[in-house]
Amino acid sequence: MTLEFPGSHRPAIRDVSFQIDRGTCVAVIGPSGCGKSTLLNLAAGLLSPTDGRVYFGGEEVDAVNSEAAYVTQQTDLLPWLSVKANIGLALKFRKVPKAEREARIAHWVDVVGLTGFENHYPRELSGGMRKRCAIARALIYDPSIVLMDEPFGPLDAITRLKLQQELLNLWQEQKGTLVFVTHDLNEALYLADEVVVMSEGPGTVRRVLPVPFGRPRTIGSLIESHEFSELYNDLWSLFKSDAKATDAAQRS
Ligand SMILES: Nc1ncnc2c1ncn2[C@@H]1O[C@H](COP(=O)(O)OP(=O)(O)OP(=O)(O)O)[C@@H](O)[C@H]1O
Repeated sequence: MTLEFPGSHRPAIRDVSFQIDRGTCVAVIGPSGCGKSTLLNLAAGLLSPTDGRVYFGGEEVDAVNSEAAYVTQQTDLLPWLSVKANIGLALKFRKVPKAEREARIAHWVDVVGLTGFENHYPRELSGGMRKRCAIARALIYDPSIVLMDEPFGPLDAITRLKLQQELLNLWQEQKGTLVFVTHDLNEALYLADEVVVMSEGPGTVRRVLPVPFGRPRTIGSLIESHEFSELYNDLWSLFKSDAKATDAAQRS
């Protein structure tokens, strides 16, 4: 499929075609502006392709995809709602009875380590806590697919590693379908079953790289393995060649 924004002189993504199997975890990586968020917006049904189609479970996505939970870059917690109200929002919309709602919220508050902060407001949380709250809010209603745009983008290295491991554990328990965008090659390899590597904009798919590490995974032991550094180098060389091609095109 191809998508060109109105008034733009070139497509944001061009002839992109790939399939994601149910129950897999897929990372999308590529240079800034290559169309990664656009891909998530297409999967969420917030954008429509100019040419081609998006399918979800065999059905064409032609409106907001209510099966998909979307954790955007901005986190988008509602500032006037407490942590527990933010986390329970989707259950309220779905008219889940209050007692069940409360029980599920308590479970998720515990899972993402926000016990004691249930009645706090987003402005009273750290960046990492806000991300955890957004992740709980996305996962609480058992969505068929979770889309995450740079889930840990602005966080410091330690919090990031911790949350990556937490997300890995959660996903290993839930076995849902997870698609996330990242700039971080390590993050892609820690978490994903497949890495979709996009080229410089207009974005096309350069390669879909399988990640052969078994599960359950722990980040610590992955980093130390020889296979990990080999795969990291493969991924890095794809980026290096893309950067060289761009430099050459800009010079000519
Ligand atoms: N609403 C919009 N209107 C016009 N152009 C847009 C719009 N949204 C994105 N674009 C353009 O589409 C291209 C892809 O944008 P997108 O945000 O998908 O890239 P990205 O790979 O997610 O970037 P980053 O890694 O920097 O977040 C960019 O050239 C961007 O300027």
